[in-house]
Amino acid sequence: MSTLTHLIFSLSFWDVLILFGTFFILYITRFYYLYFTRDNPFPGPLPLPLIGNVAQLIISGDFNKWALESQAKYGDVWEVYIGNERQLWLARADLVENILTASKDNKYFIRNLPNSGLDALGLSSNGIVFNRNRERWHFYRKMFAQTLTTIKFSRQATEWVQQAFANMEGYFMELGFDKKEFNFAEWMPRLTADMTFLIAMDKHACTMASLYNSYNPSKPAPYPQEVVNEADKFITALQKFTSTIKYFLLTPEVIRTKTPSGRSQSKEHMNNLNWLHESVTKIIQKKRKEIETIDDKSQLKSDFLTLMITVNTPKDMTQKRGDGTVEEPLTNEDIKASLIEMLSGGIDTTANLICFIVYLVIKHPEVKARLQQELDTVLGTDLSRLIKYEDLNKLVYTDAVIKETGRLMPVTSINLRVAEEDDVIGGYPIKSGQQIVICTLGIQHNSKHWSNPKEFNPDRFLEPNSHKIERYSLEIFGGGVRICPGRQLAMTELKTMIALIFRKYDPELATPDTVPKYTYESVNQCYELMLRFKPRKIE
Ligand code: HEM
Repeated sequence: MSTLTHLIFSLSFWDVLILFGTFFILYITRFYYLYFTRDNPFPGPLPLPLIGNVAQLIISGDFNKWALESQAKYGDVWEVYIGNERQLWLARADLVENILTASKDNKYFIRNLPNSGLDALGLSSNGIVFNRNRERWHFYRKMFAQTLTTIKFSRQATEWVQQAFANMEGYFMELGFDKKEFNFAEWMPRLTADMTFLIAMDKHACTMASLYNSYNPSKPAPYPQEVVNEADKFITALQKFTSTIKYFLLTPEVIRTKTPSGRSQSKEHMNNLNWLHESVTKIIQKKRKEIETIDDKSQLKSDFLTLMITVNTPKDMTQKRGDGTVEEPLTNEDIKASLIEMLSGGIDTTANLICFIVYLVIKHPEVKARLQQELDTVLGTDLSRLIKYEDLNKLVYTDAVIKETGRLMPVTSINLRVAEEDDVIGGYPIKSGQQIVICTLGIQHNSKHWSNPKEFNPDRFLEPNSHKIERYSLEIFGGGVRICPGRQLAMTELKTMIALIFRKYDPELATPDTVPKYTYESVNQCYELMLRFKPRKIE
């Protein structure tokens, strides 16, 4: 037996306790010594060793409230520790200027610190959202934007939103939602999933059909059960992909790869991801074959997938961005990454924002009256007239309602960036590698930029007031080089949905004090909004 082993075995229970106690006290002393002598200290809640401020966040129980309370307590710049990671939170427009500049020299291109989980999922160098490689990101981003800004695509998208909405109206009528209250928030992600599937690949997601069937099993929707089941399986896999990202992003590598529970969870996530990838590849291959059979490109549909497959081929229908950087047709792998991001980025965001819009409009009858007046003027009172993409630009007040809802109740409360070089922000020195949290909610509620910030007032976005809006004070879609590339499509979808709802209906809250219930996941996820969907009486 070695001397060390001998020594260890000779220790009594009390010796071990004292030893651990001493290490513990030394660890804590060192932790707080380093904390109180850190470079560039900012105000913020006192962190605990190992977990940082996570406990305070969990105890507060409401992410948005916690963010706004922190801003009220510490000012527009504060620091938060998530585990050992020090984050700098910014909640004033001038402080995010360097970060959200659209300049190519932007020092804040990267979203988050290096992460082995995202590397394992291949997301650090593929697709758009988490890509850390500028060249690869630029490639995906360019193709994505080129497709989404094609006029033919926007026109087709406007039609598909109406098709999906008409489907939903049919279900509402069958279920008697004009007379009885129902959870609107349960239907919206299904409506946006159905329309996003049509827009993305001219395919029915059937998620509304499957919800309708659960209400009315004796008279199911007119889709074969296997089509509904297959669509359900796909959408479940897609939703699980979002939790896969969260799991891989937040779980330390050692737990993911070395513990039995971590290994089994990782395996389950990877199996789901592989299934999703195989299914998307099959969808792409099938679409390629369909496109081959059509010689005249004017006969092709302009869904996202068709546009991606035909880009840089003789059948290309996209608006060219002639910087000469991508001239080859896209591979299945490239298209797969983009299609999955289109499907996962566009469903929940739009669904949650439309819930908040409908709630705020119902709560403000004067806003509803002006909105309906604009819809009647621009679109006419003949409800059978289809809404055209060109109509949407004329809906100026509707546009202001969307912006004001996005300001007051943003879908994404925060946005992430990392400083790639040393910098100075608002006079504060920032070290390279610093994780920055842009507190969108705090900026959009900051009384330095907005008078009566808690008040819902779409007039802020109309002339002459709109001239006074400060740069970077509105970030519904983020900003700078990484601004949301789906924003134009999102606005097209939202305006069309608002027109479809308020032209024909006068939705009512279930009770006067009904409020939308939501929690902050990766977006503000609305899970309950109880409404009745009454037809509108047009005089
Ligand atoms: C109401 C709807 C939407 C909201 C509120 C929203 C919001 C956002 C925000 C805040 C960002 C971060 C931007 C930044 O870092 O500065 C973002 C990024 C992104 N969004 Fe959206 N979005 C919406 C709809 C969509 C749609 C419909 C799509 C797809 C068609 C989409 C695809 C993306 C992608 C791919 C990114 C990553 C951009 C990058 O890293 O370069 N989003 N979105």
